[in-house]
Amino acid sequence: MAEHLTEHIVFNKPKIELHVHLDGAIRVETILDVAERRGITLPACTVKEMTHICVVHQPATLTEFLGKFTEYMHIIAGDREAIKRIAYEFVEDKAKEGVIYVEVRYSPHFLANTDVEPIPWNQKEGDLSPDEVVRLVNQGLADGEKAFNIIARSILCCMRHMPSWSMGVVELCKKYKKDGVVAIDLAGDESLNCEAYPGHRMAYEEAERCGVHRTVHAGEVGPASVVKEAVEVLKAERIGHGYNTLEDQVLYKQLLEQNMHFEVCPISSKLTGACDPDFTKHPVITFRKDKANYSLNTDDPLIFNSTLHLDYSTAQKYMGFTEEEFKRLNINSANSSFLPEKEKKDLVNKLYEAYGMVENTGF
Ligand SMILES: O=c1[nH]cnc2c1ncn2[C@H]1C[C@H](O)[C@@H](CO)O1
Repeated sequence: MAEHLTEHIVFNKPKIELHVHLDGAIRVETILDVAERRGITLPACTVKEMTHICVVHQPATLTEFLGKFTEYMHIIAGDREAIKRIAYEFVEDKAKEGVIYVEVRYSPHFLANTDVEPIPWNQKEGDLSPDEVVRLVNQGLADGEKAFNIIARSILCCMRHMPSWSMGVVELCKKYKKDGVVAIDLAGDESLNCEAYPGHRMAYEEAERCGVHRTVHAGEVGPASVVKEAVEVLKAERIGHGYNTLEDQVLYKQLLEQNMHFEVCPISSKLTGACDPDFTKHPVITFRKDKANYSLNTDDPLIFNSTLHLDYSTAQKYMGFTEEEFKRLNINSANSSFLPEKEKKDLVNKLYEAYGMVENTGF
């Protein structure tokens, strides 16, 4: 996209990222490598050609955007080495962007080829279960943490169109709570299935009962009622995107009072058609003016051909964001992370120190 050419680093300080999909953040080189090793033919053989295939170039719809995953997920899914590798490389890429704490999300079922019904991406049945996928990602993230000196935690996604997977997802969240899995999410096509099915509701009830943190994609392209349901029924503690909350001012004011965290993804919101392509009209400008609690995130940097720097420079260039606001939103992000309290406090203090601020004299 054009902005890429003028991208520069506008906030070269430690950052927090809370909303990024592992399977939307894979290196194109890795897709090509793995395809070659596995003997899978791709419609492209250079990074440039493959990038062109994977990327959304013009504002599209969420449904069209989600279709991009079918271009490459069959390459990575079902392959132990590839799954560990994408997790490790993800941590390296985030460290290079100056991220010191990241929560990365994915659907374990989408990367498996057994114990999952239906088996995704037209794979043949194999022997890689969603449970083992989580262990492999955990291993890749842990190796990356050691190598690149950042903290990486994970969030497991339920998918809107697959309520039958959701109880399995929450069980994995419980099982791997001590192993870096910090929360459950509900992702997928909100424009097709906006009401949470019983399968999702039961999984979120179980999550709440067991102290598993909860975030939900809501109000990205769906109406404010999806956000309301996420908060009131699914007991979401954070909202993925949440732009359309602004359509219901009563709800919005209530969420401002509750200090609800919105995981905002500027570049994503343009290319999925969630928001007006004119960034000067973006909902995060209202969030900022109202001193709402939100983060800035990439969402799916592979498919948007973007970096976290691009989201920040876009916020600065078109939305009037300042260095002070970048600091404020990162401190809010750290405070809204799903880390245990003590670790969260340490993270917040790290930011205060890096930003040359004394705690509590801030905003
Ligand atoms: O922006 C998004 N909205 C809804 N679902 C999404 C978005 N980005 C990625 N996903 C889906 C596709 C991925 O395969 C899945 C798990 O990461 O989550």
